[in-house]
Amino acid sequence: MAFGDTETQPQTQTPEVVQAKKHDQNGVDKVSHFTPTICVSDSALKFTNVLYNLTPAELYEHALKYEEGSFITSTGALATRSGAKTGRSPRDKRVVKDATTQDDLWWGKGSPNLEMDEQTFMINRERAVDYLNCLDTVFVNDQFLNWDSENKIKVRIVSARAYHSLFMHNMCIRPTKEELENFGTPDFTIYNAGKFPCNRYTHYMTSSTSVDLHVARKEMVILGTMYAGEMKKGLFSVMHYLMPKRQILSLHSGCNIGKSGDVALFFGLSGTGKTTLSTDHNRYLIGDDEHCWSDKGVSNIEGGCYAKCIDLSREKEPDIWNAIKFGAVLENVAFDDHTRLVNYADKSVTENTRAAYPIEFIPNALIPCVGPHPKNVILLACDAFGVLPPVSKLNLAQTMYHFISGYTALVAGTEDGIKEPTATFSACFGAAFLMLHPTKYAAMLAEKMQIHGATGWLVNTGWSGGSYGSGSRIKLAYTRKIIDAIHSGSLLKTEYKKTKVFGLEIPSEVEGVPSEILDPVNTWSDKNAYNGTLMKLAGLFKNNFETFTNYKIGEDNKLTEEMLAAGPHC
Ligand SMILES: Nc1ncnc2c1ncn2[C@@H]1O[C@H](COP(=O)(O)OP(=O)(O)OP(=O)(O)O)[C@@H](O)[C@H]1O
Ligand SMILES: O=C([O-])CC(=O)C(=O)O
Ligand SMILES: [Ca+2]
Ligand SMILES: [Mn+2]
Repeated sequence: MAFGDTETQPQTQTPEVVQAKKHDQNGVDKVSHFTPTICVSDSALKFTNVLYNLTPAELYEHALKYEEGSFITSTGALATRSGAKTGRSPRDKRVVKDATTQDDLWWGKGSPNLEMDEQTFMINRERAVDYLNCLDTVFVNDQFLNWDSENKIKVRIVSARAYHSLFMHNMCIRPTKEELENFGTPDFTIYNAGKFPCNRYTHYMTSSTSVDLHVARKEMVILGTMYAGEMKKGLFSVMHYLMPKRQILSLHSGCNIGKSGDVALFFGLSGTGKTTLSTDHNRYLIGDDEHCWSDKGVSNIEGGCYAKCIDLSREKEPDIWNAIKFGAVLENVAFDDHTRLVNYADKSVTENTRAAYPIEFIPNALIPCVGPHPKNVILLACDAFGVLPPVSKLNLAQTMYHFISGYTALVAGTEDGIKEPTATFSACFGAAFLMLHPTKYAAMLAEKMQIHGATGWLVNTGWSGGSYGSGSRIKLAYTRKIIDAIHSGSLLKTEYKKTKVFGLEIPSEVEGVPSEILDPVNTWSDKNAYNGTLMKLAGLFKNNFETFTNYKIGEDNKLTEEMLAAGPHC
């Protein structure tokens, strides 16, 4: 059978579909049949076996047999390689500009949505579909997004690799047998051709990678990258379009809930601690990366977690460590040839090593992954300049200022000697996934925080005692104590003082954290260097915010004015 009717929406056809190869006692291939409704194309070159919603065990067998670089690690995870691309390719992400999207979407400066036309999309789509049709087998996953049962989205992922199928099996919500039988037509489909490139001579293409979204067709095409995060984050972009249309806010955040029912959101750019800090032994995990906030409360979009593994330690992150077992996908890690023990310190393939596992691999995950309205909204920044306080309490205007700024400063590779931290500003802590203008999401967040009385916090999970090179990263144990004090409410009761340039309210004490580190100035031996670095960072914030000064948030101008005043003064 084949995919991808280029003219029409999916038709009802009942081609023979091979669900999985089974072996009888004599080792002879037996085939089981299943017939999902999948469209047929004129571009079909031959019939392809569709491996439909295989189980992890079946996908392991496939990966180990046919996919180079696949191994079982000592704890039973499937180690895989994503090839040349070990991270997302944001400069290759395109969205079709048409009647549906031209007025609705965020285009132009700062927007992640590079435009393409319908014709080019169809060329890339045909290319992906033709490639998939040429393979002996393709994988199809039919799954769900969003634990909010009224706003569930049905997704279909067509891919070339067992690795991709297992990744999505883990990351999306897994249907029950009955749900799968009644799945019907998907709301959104991804055609992932993996390593097969786009043609650089095709209009709009600037490399051999292209990740293309067509909102009206409800389709995404991936060419020239095997990095599995493109599928996860591609669907997240789709949710950033669909959910706001239903007055639901989509969030690049982790989320957990305490025993007394208090919900916390953790916003932050990649590597700032969403997964690490939302995975908390004392609380129930709702999700680590993508959520919705509706009139009913919060819901996780996904069915799994995607944790960074670089320098992962059993002692500091036991729950994540233990989740890396049979069924988990481990990307681009190095391991011993014989013992298959993973060396998490090894960056030889990439610094962005990852584990993808179903959320129920975390023992205190809350299933279904939904909760009431958040009480705390925690903005995480990994400040490699070392001048932001480890924790500050924010008023609503400051929360909006920092949410729209979306600051972090990580240090990339450490191999080529000490490098200057580079500031990254990414609106709503996830500009790469936004479909509408950032102020739309910010206005929704402000309204929800106001209605439900949530408190905003800024937590620096980055450097203390100096910038990268002289200071060091704040101990995870201290950050956890800070987060504990936010959850328990004890941090609301302590005394605060206001910092000069950023006007941040910093507490005088936090249980379990040395008080002198709470004001970063105390931790720098060179006070001039501290002041200089602080002013430098303030300048970067101001520059970045200039593009947003002309936008209004909410109905009246009050919050906009307060927000503009809530940034650094220098
Ligand atoms: N003080 C700290 N607070 C939080 N994380 C820390 C701290 N010190 C070191 N780390 C490390 O920083 C990394 C945080 O990565 P994490 O996976 O939580 O990022 P993330 O925000 O979920 O990013 P992404 O959106 O890319 O998944 C982990 O490797 C963690 O061990
Ligand atoms: O999308 C990815 O590849 C990883 C991730 O969570 C992020 O970058 O926010
Ligand atoms: Ca994460
Ligand atoms: Mn993320």
